[in-house]
Amino acid sequence: MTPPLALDIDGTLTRPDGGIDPRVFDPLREWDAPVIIATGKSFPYPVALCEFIGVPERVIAENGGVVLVDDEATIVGDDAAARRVTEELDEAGYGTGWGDVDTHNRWRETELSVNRTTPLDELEDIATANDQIVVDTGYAYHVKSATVNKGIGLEAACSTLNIDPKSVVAIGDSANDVELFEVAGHAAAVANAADEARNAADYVTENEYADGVLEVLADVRPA
Ligand SMILES: O=C(O)COP(=O)(O)O
Ligand SMILES: [Mg+2]
Repeated sequence: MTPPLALDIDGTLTRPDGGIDPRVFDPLREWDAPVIIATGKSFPYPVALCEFIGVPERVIAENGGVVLVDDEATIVGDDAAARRVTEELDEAGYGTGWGDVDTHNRWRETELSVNRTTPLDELEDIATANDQIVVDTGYAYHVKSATVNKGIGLEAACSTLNIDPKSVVAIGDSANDVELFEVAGHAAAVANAADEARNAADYVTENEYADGVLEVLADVRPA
């Protein structure tokens, strides 16, 4: 049977220099089981990606803070903490580091994304004072509750879809994929993955970025 998929975006479905690798579009559109996009990006991004791939809106966004599956949305993240951290970053003279319009956080409903140019020790002090942790995806620092992650997001998504998380094949690249890998039955880190993701995965692909994804799809697709 074709397994359901849970797919990270940045560093996984992308090319080495960023942007979705268009070669993933057709295999995902034609995948004969649920395709769940699981990302640290804010809610609209994975929804748009589903729309543009041409698959139903099944997303774990904001590192599990928001889950949307087939018109059922679950919000478990804490936007009050994110707002406090934003204010304290402003007071410290940093802001989120994404410019005035800040498209990274503008439509975010729960956690906070901070540009990696921000000094990590100072960000961690602000996060800790607000009972939050900082997770480095290699693309951004995410200030979030320790109890919210892509793993609890996958459990929520699978419950709505009425499928066993152990039937899911997850693919990712970063520290924010560790809990996703723990909950999924089968976890693959792409070859460019950070150590945290490699260590939590069942295996590491031979190929990097979207080539790693295409490798896993070929491996798990029934003959
Ligand atoms: O938003 C990020 O920092 C990384 O996003 P990702 O979880 O899709 O890799
Ligand atoms: Mg990633």
